[in-house]
Amino acid sequence: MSATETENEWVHYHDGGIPGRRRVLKGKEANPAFMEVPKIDFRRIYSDKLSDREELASEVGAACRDVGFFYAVNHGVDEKMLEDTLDALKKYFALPTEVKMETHNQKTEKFRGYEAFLEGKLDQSTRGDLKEGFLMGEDAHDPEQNLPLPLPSTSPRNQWPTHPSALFFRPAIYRYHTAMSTFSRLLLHIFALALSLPETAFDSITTHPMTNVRAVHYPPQNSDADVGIGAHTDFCWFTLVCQSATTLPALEVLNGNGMWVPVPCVPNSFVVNIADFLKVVTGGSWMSTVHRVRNRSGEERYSMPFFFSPNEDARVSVVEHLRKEGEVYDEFVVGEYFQKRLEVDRRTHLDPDEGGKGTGL
Ligand SMILES: O=C(O)CCC(=O)C(=O)O
Ligand SMILES: [Fe+2]
Repeated sequence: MSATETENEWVHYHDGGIPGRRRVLKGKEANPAFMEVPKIDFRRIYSDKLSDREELASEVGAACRDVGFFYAVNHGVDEKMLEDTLDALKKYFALPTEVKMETHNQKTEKFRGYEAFLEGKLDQSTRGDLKEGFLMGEDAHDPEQNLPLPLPSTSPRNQWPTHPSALFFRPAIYRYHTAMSTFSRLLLHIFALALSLPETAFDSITTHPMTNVRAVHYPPQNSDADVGIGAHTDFCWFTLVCQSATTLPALEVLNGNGMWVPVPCVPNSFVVNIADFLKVVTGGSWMSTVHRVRNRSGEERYSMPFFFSPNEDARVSVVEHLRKEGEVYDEFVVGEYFQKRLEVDRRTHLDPDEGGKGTGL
């Protein structure tokens, strides 16, 4: 058995930006629930044969319905580039605090830039998330993204370090961002097939998607009272996580019985998870699963989640054939949904009694 049972009767988390809880079910009370995250061979994503891609999609669809998480093994993204990016994270987070604080995320509307230790706090029972991070995202002002500037031009969203010792970081993050954006578009074709839609169903709403890379450093935690990132669901469409290897798994996902299932680093793989927005668009048939990070390995851990959502101005609703008869479904604008979620986070940031602070993207 690969899962560890929680000691408490209730597990607390953030779902949809709102505090939620789940009772731990044991023995006869327990329901059938996943005990590990499935590994799916992604070589078929590059196949010319539609039947190969459909076969992959049917495995992906099952994982999205039953677990909300899966490993994309043999993803085909340049391994050396991924290693180099993780090395760039190590080098960046080892810089003096003053250099990192130049881009403190509190200086921007969208929390882009550096997040210091304990500033995020998704779990109120802790002293804060034992992590530091750096967030960047879609921004037409960064020439690397090759996007037309919005008219009238809004101000830049990203902040990048300007100290000479930190200049290596921006190109390293952009190499990763570009590769992950390309992979995500292919993955969207598989998701479309998995939802019995034409492969290109989401292409027109993802011409200039909302994307974020969060580079994160989790130091080893000495106390079980600490958490690297408190239990939460993500609020984009889906997330890809590339993580450094540690002797003890640090990422954990919550199954239906309130048990934490470990998600160790598997070579040549990304961890993929469905987030709140795709759960909404699939009428709840795909799961946005609660997860957290605890780094009890005694080693430094680095990860770089890549968050993907459609175009900010796209209008979306629940996929037609997944609608229930008699229900009314609103169409909503992607950027507005995102902003609403950010506002929930901003409110909780200002009022810790509401359950947390920081962005659980
Ligand atoms: O570091 C990880 O493995 C996951 C981080 C995470 O869940 C997040 O940033 O939303
Ligand atoms: Fe997450």
